[in-house]
Amino acid sequence: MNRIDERFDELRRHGKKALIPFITAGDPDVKYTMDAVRALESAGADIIELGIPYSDPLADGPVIQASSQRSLKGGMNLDIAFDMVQNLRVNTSIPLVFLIYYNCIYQYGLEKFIEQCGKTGVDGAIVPDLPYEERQALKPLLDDAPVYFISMVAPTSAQRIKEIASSAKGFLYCVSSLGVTGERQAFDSNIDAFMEKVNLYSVVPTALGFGISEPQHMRRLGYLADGLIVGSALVRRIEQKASDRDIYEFMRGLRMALDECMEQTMENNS
Ligand SMILES: O=P(O)(O)OC[C@@H](O)[C@@H](O)c1c[nH]c2ccccc12
Repeated sequence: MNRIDERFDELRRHGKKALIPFITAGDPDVKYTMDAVRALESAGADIIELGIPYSDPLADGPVIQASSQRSLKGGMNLDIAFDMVQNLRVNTSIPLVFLIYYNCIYQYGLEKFIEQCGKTGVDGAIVPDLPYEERQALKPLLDDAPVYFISMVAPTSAQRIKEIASSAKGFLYCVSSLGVTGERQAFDSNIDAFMEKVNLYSVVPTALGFGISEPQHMRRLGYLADGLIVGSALVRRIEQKASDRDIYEFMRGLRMALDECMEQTMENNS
């Protein structure tokens, strides 16, 4: 069984939601990332997204773009990222998901990429520039892979939501709002209706991302999905040279807000 499925099963049994932080692998270096993964895990993260830096990251806002640049400058590449995962796997079984642009996979070779994910312990891959339609051509390879290729839906996906959601694996990445990644103050009120639709059709747990950055957002959005994703808010702290302790504290604050919001929902329902 994939570690992602195991984790969501466990969360469901405990009535909890997944907290999914994103960091760029190798920003500013591999050692920092490895320490950050441990800090995030001990603060209560459930799944960790590791960004593979790319020179032309079209879906990324300025904060994550800058972090990609720092990581590339440090010499990060896919081989080093796989080595890093192999080293992390010596003492953690937290689900790890790569956020990777298709061009990087293409250059590396899709079959080799899948094989290395299986060997080193990468449980999922989010490929923001691989549209659902194009994935169909790769289906035979992706379907048998030990690594889940995570599907994404956005409020614009309208008629496609049903199709995408009903064939997803691991979890379904729900994009809260259009545009690029980055911290936000407020969320569109349509988000409730969007998530209602997604939850209706999804055969796997849903995770909501884009703009989520504060404890208050955990409370506002926690009940809409099975998990929440936080990227730029964390990456900005890393840019400001956050210590392990800072990373731990920030994640802990989000964890507590998310758990509180679930306890309240459960009390209201009982
Ligand atoms: O940074 P935000 O707004 O918190 O959004 C999450 C996001 O960073 C992460 O999942 C991500 C990083 N790069 C991406 C590219 C496309 C989709 C998603 C991502």
